[in-house]
Amino acid sequence: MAPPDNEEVLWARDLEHAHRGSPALLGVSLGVRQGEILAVTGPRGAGKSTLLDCLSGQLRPDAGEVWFNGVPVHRLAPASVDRLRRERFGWVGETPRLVPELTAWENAALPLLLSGVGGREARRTVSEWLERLDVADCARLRPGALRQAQRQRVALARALAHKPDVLFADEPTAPLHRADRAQVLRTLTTAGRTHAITVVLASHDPEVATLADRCVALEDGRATAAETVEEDGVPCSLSG
Ligand SMILES: Nc1ncnc2c1ncn2[C@@H]1O[C@H](COP(=O)(O)OP(=O)(O)OP(=O)(O)O)[C@@H](O)[C@H]1O
Repeated sequence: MAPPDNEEVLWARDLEHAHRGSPALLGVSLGVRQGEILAVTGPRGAGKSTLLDCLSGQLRPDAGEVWFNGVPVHRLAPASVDRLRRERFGWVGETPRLVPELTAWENAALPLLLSGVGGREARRTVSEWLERLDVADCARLRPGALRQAQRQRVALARALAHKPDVLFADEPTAPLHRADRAQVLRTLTTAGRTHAITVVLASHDPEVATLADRCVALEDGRATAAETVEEDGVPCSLSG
C-alpha cells in the first residue's frame, strides 16, 4: 500500500525489528513532511538508531513499510538502496567516518565527485559548505590533524554538499563538548531550513527537540509521544 499523504516525503508504518532476537522496534509509525525537522528522542536503547537505519534503508525491517517519495524503501534491492542513499540521502553519525588519507576538502567532496559533478563545481560547493560550517581553514588538512568537532563539521559538510532530500543525523553531537554541541546542532538545523532539506535527528539529548519542528519520543521500541514543538522551543516529553 502506498502512503496516504503526498506531503510526507518519508513515511513508515508498523515498523518492527529485532537484533538477534532482542526487540528494538515494536510497531513504530511516522511521517515526515518535506523540509520538516523531526527530532527522534528517547533514552539509550530506546530504538532511535534502529529507526533511522530502517528509514534510511541501511536496515531492512523485520516487518512494516518505509516509503520515500512513493518508493518502497523496504522492498528495494540492495543496489537501489545504495543509489538512493548516495543520491537522495545524507548521513551523519556519532563518529565522523572520514577517509584518513584524504584532506577535509576531498572527504567532503567525495559524494559530489562520485555522482559525476565536475571538479570546479564540486570545489565551489564544498568550499561554501566548509566556510558555512566554520572549517574552511581546515580544508587542506587530513582528519588526523583535526579536532573531533572539526571532523564532525567536515562530515556534516559531506552529508550536505550534494543537497540531499533527507539528512539523517544519529547522535551527531554525542562526542562533542557542550559549546561545540550547541553550535553543530544549530548549524545542522539552520542548513536544513535554509536549503529545504528534511532532517531526521536522533538524540537522547532533550535539547535537540527545542530546535526541531516536531518530535517523536521512543521508549523500549515504541513511540510514546509525537508533538509539535511550540515556537518558544518547548521540548517534547520523553515519557509521553
Ligand atoms: N547490532 C545489535 N546487536 C544486538 N542488539 C542491538 C544491536 N543494535 C541495537 N541493539 C539493541 O537494540 C535496542 C535498541 O538499540 P538502538 O541502538 O536502536 O537504540 P538507541 O535509542 O539508538 O540507543 P543509543 O542512544 O544507545 O544508541 C537496544 O536494546 C540495543 O541494545
